[in-house]
This record gives sequence, structure tokens and C-alpha cells, in this order.
Amino acid sequence: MDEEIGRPRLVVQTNSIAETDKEMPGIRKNEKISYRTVGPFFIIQLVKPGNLNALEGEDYIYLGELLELADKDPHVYFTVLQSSGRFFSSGADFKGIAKAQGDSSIEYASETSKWLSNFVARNVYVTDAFIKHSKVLICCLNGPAIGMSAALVALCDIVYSMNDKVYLLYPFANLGLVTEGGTTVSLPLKFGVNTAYEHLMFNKPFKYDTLCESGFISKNFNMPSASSEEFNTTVLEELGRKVEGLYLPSCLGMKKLLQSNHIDSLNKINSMEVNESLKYWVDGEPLRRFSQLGSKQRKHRL
Ligand SMILES: CC/C=C/CC(=O)SCCNC(=O)CCNC(=O)[C@H](O)C(C)(C)COP(=O)(O)OP(=O)(O)OC[C@H]1O[C@@H](n2cnc3c(N)ncnc32)[C@H](O)[C@@H]1OP(=O)(O)O
Repeated sequence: MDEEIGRPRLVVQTNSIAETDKEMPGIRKNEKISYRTVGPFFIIQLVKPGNLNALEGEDYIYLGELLELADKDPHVYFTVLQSSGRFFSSGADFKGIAKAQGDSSIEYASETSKWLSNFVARNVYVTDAFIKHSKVLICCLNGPAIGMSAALVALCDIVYSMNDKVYLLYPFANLGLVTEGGTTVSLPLKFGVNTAYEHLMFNKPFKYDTLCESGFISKNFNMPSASSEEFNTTVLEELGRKVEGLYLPSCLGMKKLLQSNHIDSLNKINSMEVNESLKYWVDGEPLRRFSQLGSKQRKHRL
């Protein structure tokens, strides 16, 4: 940030994979997720609109690693999540889940061992990265978000929407799963206990009206005919103006204090959720249902 004339100027520091590789040797490439820093903003973008930005286990791990990167960068104050195309993210990739099940190259001692590796460890890691993230997490919701991705959206501090078509769906009951990604705590917290029950038990999307009434969405940019790219650019420009003149360490200090309200219950539930879920994976019901989803025999009611 250039504050010579008292106004921060947004400077693109890096936005190519080659550049980031040079700076961050521990981080590998990921074709579905890009990242760059612009002034005080660390921007993570989902860039696989073809499958509605569905993410595999490794992609969720990558998200967690990027959050750690943003955490460590002293010039970063805000971590901004963006996406592309018509969905923010359609959640766990059913093809990835089928791959984990069919992979005969790894011999697991038991089904428990397999799902500890393919589900528990990954989920707990990325959820923890979001729960403890020290920078202000901003989500630019260009479209609907589902499942684990929607859980991560619910862990963000500020959410902007592109239009009134956005929704969040937590289809755990339809997929033979239980709440994950901290949603046991985050949804009652953000929507109220009874509203969370109604939507979780009956696999009902949180539509725009509920997202607004509850204050989950801080601002609707109301860009019904814009592309996600235009929305992302508009939000970033507005954020640039909003941070002008601010003492940004104050923002991090307040984030730490606000985070302290719920961090203990989120940490506790992260472990409880994955341990409860493990039984379901070992039993096999989620696999059966994900496979039906992949072959379009099963649909979510939207
Ligand atoms: C780690 C375990 C954690 C699990 C927690 C979860 O994340 S649970 C949530 C899992 N995700 C879902 O249940 C969503 C599945 N997708 C859908 O229900 C529908 O695609 C949709 C999101 C309601 C959108 O429907 P629409 O009719 O608008 O589009 P399509 O179905 O035609 O989808 C377009 C292409 O995108 C592919 N795709 C969509 N979602 C996923 C996904 N989750 N995994 C992989 N691929 C996905 C879809 O197959 C289409 O691709 P084509 O090649 O064009 O067929």
C-alpha cells in the first residue's frame, strides 16, 4: 500500500502462478484455485466454473494452505474469496469422492482408516484454517454455494452478494451426512437456532431473503446482468475505497476480539463433527448417495 499522499493505492503485487511459486516454494499449483495480493487484500479465486467450482479433498486442503499464506503475510489485512461463473461453489466434487472410494493404489487397514485419511483429516484442516484465520475474511458471493463450500462461506466475517439469486444449501440430510465445517455452531449463530434446524433437517436452501433478514449478507451489489468478473472487480474497487485512511492493524485487533466470542465453540465442534461423520462414511451411505447425485438419480430440492 502506498500511503505517501495519505491515500492507500491498490497495487497488484503478484498474480501469476510462476510468481507465486517463486515466493512460496511450499505451495503447489492448483488449476481450480488462483491467488494474488492486491494492496492489503489477499485474493483467492475459484476458477473452475465448468463444474460449478466443485472442489476435491486436495482443493480444500489447498484453500487451507492459502489461508495460512495470507496469515503469515504482514502486508495482508483482508482475505477475499471470489469465484467465477454462475455458482460460487457446488461443494464436494462427487467425482473426487468416487475416486477416493475406487482408488486401489492405496491399501488401507480398514474403512475407518480410509475415511480418516480421505475425509476427517482434510475437513478438520480446512475448517480449522478458516476458524483461526487472523485476517478479515470477506466472501464475494457471485452465486449459490453448497455443502462444505457453503460451510466455509458461513465462517467468513463479511459476505457480499452479486444479486438476489444467491442461496446457501447444506444438503447433509440428503447425502447421509451430518453438519460439518463448523455449521453446527455457525448456522444457529448467524440465522438463529430454529431457522438452522428447519433448513438442516429438511434440506432447505437459505435463500436470499433469509440471508438478508439475518444480516448474513452485508450488502447486495445488485448486479443482475453482470458477469462474476465484473462483480469481483466492483467489490474490490469498493473495498479499496473503504480502507482509505484506516489504520489497518486496528482491523486485525478487532478481528481477534470478535473472533474470541465463538472460537472455543467452533474449535470444539470441528472435532465433534468429523468424528460423528466418520461413522456415516464407514457405513457407506454418503457414498451411495453421492454416486446417485453423480448419475443424476438424486437431486436437491431447490
Ligand atoms: C468431503 C465431503 C464433504 C461433503 C460435503 C459437501 O460438500 S456436500 C455437497 C455436495 N454437492 C452437491 O450436493 C451439489 C451437487 N450438484 C447439484 O446438485 C447440481 O449440479 C446443482 C448445483 C444444483 C446445479 O444444477 P444445474 O442443473 O444448474 O447444473 P448441472 O447439474 O448440470 O451441473 C453443471 C455441471 O457441473 C457438474 N457439477 C455440479 N456439481 C458438482 C459436484 N458437486 N461435483 C462434481 N461435478 C459437479 C455437473 O456434473 C455438470 O457437469 P456436466 O459435465 O455438464 O454434466
